[in-house]
Amino acid sequence: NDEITKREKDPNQWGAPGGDQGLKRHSALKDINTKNIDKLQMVWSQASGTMRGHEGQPLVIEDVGGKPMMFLISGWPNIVQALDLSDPDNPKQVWNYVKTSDRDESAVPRACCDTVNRGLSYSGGTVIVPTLDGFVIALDAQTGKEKWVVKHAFPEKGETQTSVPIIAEDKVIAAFGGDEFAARGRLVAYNFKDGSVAWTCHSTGSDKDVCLTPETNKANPHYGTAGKDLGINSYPNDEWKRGGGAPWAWYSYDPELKIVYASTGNPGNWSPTTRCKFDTHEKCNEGEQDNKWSMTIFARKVDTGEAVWAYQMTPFDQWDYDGVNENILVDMDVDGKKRKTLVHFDRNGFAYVMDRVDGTLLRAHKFVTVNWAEKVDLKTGRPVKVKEHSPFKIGTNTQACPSAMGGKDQQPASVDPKEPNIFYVPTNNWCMEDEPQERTHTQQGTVYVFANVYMYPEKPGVTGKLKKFDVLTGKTIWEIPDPYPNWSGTLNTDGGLVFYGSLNGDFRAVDRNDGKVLWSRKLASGIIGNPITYKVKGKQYVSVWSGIGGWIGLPVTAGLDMDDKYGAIGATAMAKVTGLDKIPQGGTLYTFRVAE
Ligand SMILES: O=C(O)c1cc(C(=O)O)c2c(n1)C(=O)C(=O)c1cc(C(=O)O)[nH]c1-2
Repeated sequence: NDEITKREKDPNQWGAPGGDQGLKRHSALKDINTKNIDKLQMVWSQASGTMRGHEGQPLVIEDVGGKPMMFLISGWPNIVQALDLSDPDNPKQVWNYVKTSDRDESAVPRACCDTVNRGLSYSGGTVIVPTLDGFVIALDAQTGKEKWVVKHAFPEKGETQTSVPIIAEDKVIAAFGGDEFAARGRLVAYNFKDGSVAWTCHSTGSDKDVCLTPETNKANPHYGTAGKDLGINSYPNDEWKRGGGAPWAWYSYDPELKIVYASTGNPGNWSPTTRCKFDTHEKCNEGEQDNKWSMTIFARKVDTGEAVWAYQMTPFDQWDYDGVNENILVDMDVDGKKRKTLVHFDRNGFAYVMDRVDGTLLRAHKFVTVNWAEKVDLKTGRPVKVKEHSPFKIGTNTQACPSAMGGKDQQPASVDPKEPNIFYVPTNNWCMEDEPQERTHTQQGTVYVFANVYMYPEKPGVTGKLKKFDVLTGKTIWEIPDPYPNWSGTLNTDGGLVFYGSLNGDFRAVDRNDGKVLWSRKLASGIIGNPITYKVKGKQYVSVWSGIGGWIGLPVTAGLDMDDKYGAIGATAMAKVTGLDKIPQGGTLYTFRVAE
């Protein structure tokens, strides 16, 4: 881990998926800045070799066998490329890799939200590769040859892998998605050297399965209805076995505390009454039927997986507000006390600030329009739900904001550690009508949703915003409205800039201070990737994927019927509103620098 920590202090490299292990997506480079941004131009591009959505980001490592290298991965079938950056304006492909043996095409229709991939990890001459059909693979960074291969997720059980594993100490931490396919989520640590399993911690099940100990319960200030085996008892019957909670998005690591932070998704199917033994919204929300530990941030010891604390954002989920968004680790003063904090912009529309050492909840401000809850009670840690906006009864249509895709989905925010309470946040501004349906089966690996959801813009013409947001005060400092939801992550730099992309393909650089768009270039396809920056041979570069897709892009990538109001968990309705279906597909990585 020392090697990774050292690399993240070197702004010339982009050594981990989020830039650093705390996922700050900040760069100290300032060769590209507010003064010369108008001279930024494209210098090279590389096709990914695939069509559908391109999320995540490449890695740039300064010294791989004496050469500066970039590593990139496409969506399914997950083509990995290694580029030699020795001539940084004209990189050369050194190797490419795609796993062809034992490939499981049945993963494709089981990826709820497109066949995306969020990147690679690197340490000590090894590249860690995740595939949609559930492999975790260690490749030799110089040759692209396999060092070890493990089968990690099983599509026949509804498990598909879109997330990027991280390397923490001598472990590779990985998980998968599948909450819409009756999967049971888990986080697994593999030994970096040989891929053997070090520990497995489930999101549901007995305390032993979840790696919760009596100490965790005692230590946790917001444990809620503390009790034994809530990962079983807070579901009716054996629903916990299909209880979802898959940690399918991002993982962060604090090398000083030696704690991994990973949070979990929705509790399986979207028809709430099937997940509660009582028959009223009120009774189901008294705490006994929280569907633990879905929608939960876990702080786990890297050595054993043991939970140091756990905090559930949305007990007894009624909206599909997966709790998986990135947990950003940054230190700040809160009410006069210096804290090691964790900041989490949840799908449910609240921005949580927690003490990452002990799980104390410090703030929970709304960062988009939220009507499903009045507030989060900072003492109990529980949201105060509004019944009128909480879908419950089968066949009854209920309005709620934000929509199922959340005030923000998996696309990551960024922060400059010098201004640790100020975040650059891509948001979605949608509401929904949600009508729970009868549950007709309990088969893992088969669509397991049972709700009709129709999402619509909160305000006509504005469905996405980039926000500069203060998590301590809950104030928006500036915002840039967009006709499209923001599905790309953000990068902020000491050049005074924020980079992000729009769904119709505009790649933008914004003045961090006042939110003015200083520069914009039209790329080939919509942008859902996360910009990175690096420096080779004295020149700073910025790279980003273009390639429309993700959940928002399904009408394009999966060719869904645009007139079907309730097609593929509601995605068709939004495309119809915004005209996204006009945007062409195709994965290309673009790289820019300032012209001389
Ligand atoms: O619950 C799950 O298992 C799961 C998995 C994924 C995924 O793996 O991409 C998404 C979601 N849920 C989801 O709810 C969601 O909004 C979503 C958006 C995206 C995307 O990449 O655009 N993936 C996913």
